[in-house]
Amino acid sequence: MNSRPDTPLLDTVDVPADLRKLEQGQLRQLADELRAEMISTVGSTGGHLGSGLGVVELTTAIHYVFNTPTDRLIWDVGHQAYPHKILTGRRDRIRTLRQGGGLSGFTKRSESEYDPFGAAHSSTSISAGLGFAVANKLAGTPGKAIAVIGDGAMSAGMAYEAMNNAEQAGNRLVVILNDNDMSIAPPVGGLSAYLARMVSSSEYLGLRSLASKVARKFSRRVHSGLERAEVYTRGMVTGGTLFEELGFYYVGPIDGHNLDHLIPVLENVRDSEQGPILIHVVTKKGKGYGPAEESADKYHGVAKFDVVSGKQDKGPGGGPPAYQNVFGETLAKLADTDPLICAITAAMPSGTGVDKFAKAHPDKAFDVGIAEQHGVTFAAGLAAQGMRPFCAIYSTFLQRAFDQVVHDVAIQNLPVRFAIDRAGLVGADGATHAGSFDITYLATLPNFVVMAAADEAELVHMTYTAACHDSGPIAFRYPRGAGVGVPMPETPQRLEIGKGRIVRQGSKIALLSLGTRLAEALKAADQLEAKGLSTTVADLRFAKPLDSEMIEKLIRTHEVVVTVEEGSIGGLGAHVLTLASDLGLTDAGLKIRTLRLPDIFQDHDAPEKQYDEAGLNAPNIVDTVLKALRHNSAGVEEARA
Ligand SMILES: Cc1ncc(C[n+]2csc(CCOP(=O)(O)OP(=O)(O)O)c2C)c(N)n1
Ligand SMILES: CC(=O)[C@@H](O)[C@H](O)COP(=O)(O)O
Ligand SMILES: [Mg+2]
Repeated sequence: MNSRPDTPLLDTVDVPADLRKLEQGQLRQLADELRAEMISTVGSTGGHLGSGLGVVELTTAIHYVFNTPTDRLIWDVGHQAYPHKILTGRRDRIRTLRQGGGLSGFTKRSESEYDPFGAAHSSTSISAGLGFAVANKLAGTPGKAIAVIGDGAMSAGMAYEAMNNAEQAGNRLVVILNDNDMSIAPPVGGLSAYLARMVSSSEYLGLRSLASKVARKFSRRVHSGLERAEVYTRGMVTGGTLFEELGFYYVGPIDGHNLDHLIPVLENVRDSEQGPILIHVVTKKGKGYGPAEESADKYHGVAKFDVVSGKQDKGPGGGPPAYQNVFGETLAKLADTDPLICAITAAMPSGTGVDKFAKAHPDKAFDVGIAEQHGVTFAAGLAAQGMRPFCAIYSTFLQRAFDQVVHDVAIQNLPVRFAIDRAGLVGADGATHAGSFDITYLATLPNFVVMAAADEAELVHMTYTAACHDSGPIAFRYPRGAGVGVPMPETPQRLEIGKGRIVRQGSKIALLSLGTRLAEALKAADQLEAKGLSTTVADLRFAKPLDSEMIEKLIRTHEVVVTVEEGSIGGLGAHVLTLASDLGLTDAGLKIRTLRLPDIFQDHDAPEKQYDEAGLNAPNIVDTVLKALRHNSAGVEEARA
């Protein structure tokens, strides 16, 4: 159990207005206490640590200088916003982070007026900030927009689309590029190299020259604090940065942990009559917590941990393998004998298991950065040129590349393989990260094959099946976390496209499962059997093409049919219903029910609780069957005996 740190100064700050009453000289102590509070909090809750630690000073300085919430502070992704939450009236609930009913791990409009824009997917902050800035400008109301975006998030096209369009905001828009030279993994690509060059080639300016440069830049007298600050601002001298070419006034790079640098620069930017301005701030991910600073991932996302040792509570270990690793290792093995296989990740090498593949086949693994759209079209190009690309992207992040999936892959019928991780509900990351929609948005596309793995052995077979499938696009989905502990196959099996399997044969009730709820369907079958209701359980494996032969037979030979899937309305259930009606099977009082995710955005909670809330569990499957049986042929529920 971690002890709580002493935080006498932080205890006097509930909201930013309290912070602004402090002397600037007190802010160092405040930031230290804020950091200690954050470490102790995440030690007891788990969550995103490294990014927040890196912006403790920046958060303090922004709230000190700007008039939040009138000035709109928008955190990109929002995973670094824990210090912000502590300073904006949420400290009393901070230890509920990411737990059911507790604070979100990201910014959320419904949570606080200090969160003007919700996030969790990256690279939206500049566009949203521009929206706030322009709206205020048009209305003549006070308030700037401050978008804080990381170097990783800055790799996504959306950030450039927004910057390209930002001139209209004038001095209402401030972008702070928080450059810690890290994404979740080390950042990749030309932009990252460019930023690194800017930082490494920068130098301290003399105080006098800094002051005059800033004065010239913003056409006004600089604040006296700046005259005292030693800020390295090569960009101010030379101009010509990428950001300046896009229409921004560039300020930086600035040491993002030095409050004496940050505050005067922010004050000048706040009071500038020119804009939009981009401040390039250099920080360290994990700053101020040894175990985080020293770890390769800077403690980006952690389990609960012991603050003294930094040791995370990752459970006993030795259980079934994580799906992502099953995928990565299987693909690596397949690529040993197939030189055409390659893998693409969009900044999630370890999350998707592509790191395992990359270890074995470094020249065939591509981390494109946070750039899902590019990643998909890149894969389409590879496929068009004869490669066998596997695009390994979380379900939720693939949403961003939907048009690329349709236009670049499906319409051209290119054999891109989509390994869709984090399918279904994901727990603590909540609604923004839930993989709810992929069955729905993929199974409607002509040419696509869509599979869902019921367990880790099935994932091996589906990875292999996808590798063999050269005739068009194919996707397979699997959830976050560990498998169910089934024996792993010696040799992967090539599944027949569009064919499901009967896992348990019965005669009265048919449960048609897609994905890992199969275990709940089997439990439900046991319970139904105990009530004398003989139950068939099918693992459909394919949402598209459906095993229409098997489904028709099951419908014709069973009294009640229930579909079960870890996806939204419009997925498997809708396709089975359409098939049934196409075949005329719905004309004669068919008792068919579809269990799927509810038509709401479910908040964060433990995954099993989320599934209970969704009714995707054995008790609700049983209940659904019993209710269906009580319906008469006119669809009216018969009175209970
Ligand atoms: C569209 C999208 N793709 C991937 C992610 C997963 N993700 C969350 S944070 C992160 C790294 C962000 O790096 P950066 O912006 O530099 O922030 P840092 O963690 O370094 O503070 C990634 C890849 C995401 N949230 N959104
Ligand atoms: C902030 C973000 O988008 C990621 O850090 C995400 O939380 C990772 O999720 P997993 O833990 O499922 O990889
Ligand atoms: Mg970063």
